[in-house]
Amino acid sequence: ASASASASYPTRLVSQPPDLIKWVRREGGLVHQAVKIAQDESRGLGLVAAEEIPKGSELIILRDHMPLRFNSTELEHEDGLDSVLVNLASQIPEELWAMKLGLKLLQERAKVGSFWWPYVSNLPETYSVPIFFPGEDIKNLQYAPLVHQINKRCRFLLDFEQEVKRSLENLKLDNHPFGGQEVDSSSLGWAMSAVSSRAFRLYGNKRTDGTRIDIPMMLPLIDMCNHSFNPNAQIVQEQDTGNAKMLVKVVAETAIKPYDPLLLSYGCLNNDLLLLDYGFVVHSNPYDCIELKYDGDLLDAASMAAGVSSPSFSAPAPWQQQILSQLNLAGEAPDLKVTLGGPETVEGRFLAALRVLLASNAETAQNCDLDTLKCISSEAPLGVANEVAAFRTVMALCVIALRHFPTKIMEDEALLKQGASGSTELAIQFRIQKKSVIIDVMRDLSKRVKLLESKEKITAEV
Ligand SMILES: C[S@@+](CC[C@H](N)C(=O)[O-])C[C@H]1O[C@@H](n2cnc3c(N)ncnc32)[C@H](O)[C@@H]1O
Repeated sequence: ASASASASYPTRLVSQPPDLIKWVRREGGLVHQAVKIAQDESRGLGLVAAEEIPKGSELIILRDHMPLRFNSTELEHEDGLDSVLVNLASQIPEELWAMKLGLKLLQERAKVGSFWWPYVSNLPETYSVPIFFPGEDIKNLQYAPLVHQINKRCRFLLDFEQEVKRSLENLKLDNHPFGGQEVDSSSLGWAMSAVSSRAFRLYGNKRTDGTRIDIPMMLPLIDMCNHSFNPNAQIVQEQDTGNAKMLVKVVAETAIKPYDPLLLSYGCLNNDLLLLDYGFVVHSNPYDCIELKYDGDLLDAASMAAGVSSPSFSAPAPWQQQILSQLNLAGEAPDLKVTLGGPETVEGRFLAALRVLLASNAETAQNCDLDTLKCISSEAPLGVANEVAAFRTVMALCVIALRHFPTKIMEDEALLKQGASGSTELAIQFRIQKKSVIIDVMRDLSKRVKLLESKEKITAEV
């Protein structure tokens, strides 16, 4: 279930980089004697256990000065060199936070004698994220929401390149944040991908009220751990009792056998985010889902195809409209993006809307609380016929969504067998997974419909 695909063996920034484990130890950190860096079949480099490691063991400890972070408040008080960086960072939208830390990474990459050079030089030289895909392979993804995100990032990089060039022109070498090196959209893309695929969001400094600020950091050596949804290691943050500074640790969550890889969970991420930020997709990813637009006409068509007579999606009654507004599917600034798949199977808001719009009895629907309506495991809250109609409508919608893909899974698999490489393979794997999500939703709902119908038959017979 955890099989995944990514470009396998990226070379590192320099061919013989310094020993990262030695560097961590020299800087006062800890690396368990059994932890080694090794090539991991399809995941690039990774950490492995050279011998049995008991559960609870500390595998890596980094001291406070070792993570690479973008600390603008510290930088602002420094010299003009960093004020250029702070100014550039302020122009990066929050959602592209990886670019902000990426600027700091580019600075360290260019700096002669950088403290982080042993770390930076061990980074991959290339990344398999889709901003680097040829146009043909972006099309090969066959999935508009992801293509939209990729285009947004590419457009940002091209615009930001101009912004960076403008701020650097006429700067003296002493004030140049990148040591006089040229920075273009491809080096910016390298830095953004290095960060998005390796940074972890951890607690940073404390606010005045004592709460901690959540900030992204690059964690040398720890970021050699590959991902699994069933990890055997975990990151914990602790205060160093000696000087009250933060320690970042990796601890074994289970007993680890010799030759097992050390795996962390990067989070409950769908394949869109895994591909966009990390450059890989996970097969049968339990968090993968497909995004649809809530659209009354389309839903009418789907429910009629499912055998529902005169559905009211495109012309809801005022009481239905009111519930749609509560679900933020109508009103002034509605969020019309709904998802199928993932742990919920049908997004709660969407399921509630289907149940309400297909309800025959206004009073029952209005008296049912929203949480019950949103939950797939609340048993037919508006009656069996309503539940079956809602599920059948989603199944018909799934058929429509599947037809939108230009190829079928069998054709995709045949293409993979012929031997697609690199980005083409990733794009095909991605779209196979999206179609599989839809098929899994249909299977799940079809089982639920059968169960409901059989229960109703039994009740009728009794
Ligand atoms: C934090 S780094 C881990 C170390 C990395 N493998 C390296 O060679 O430096 C994250 C990257 O490792 C690869 N990776 C991690 N987990 C993976 C997985 N489950 N399947 C495929 N690739 C994975 C991806 O290229 C991802 O961008």
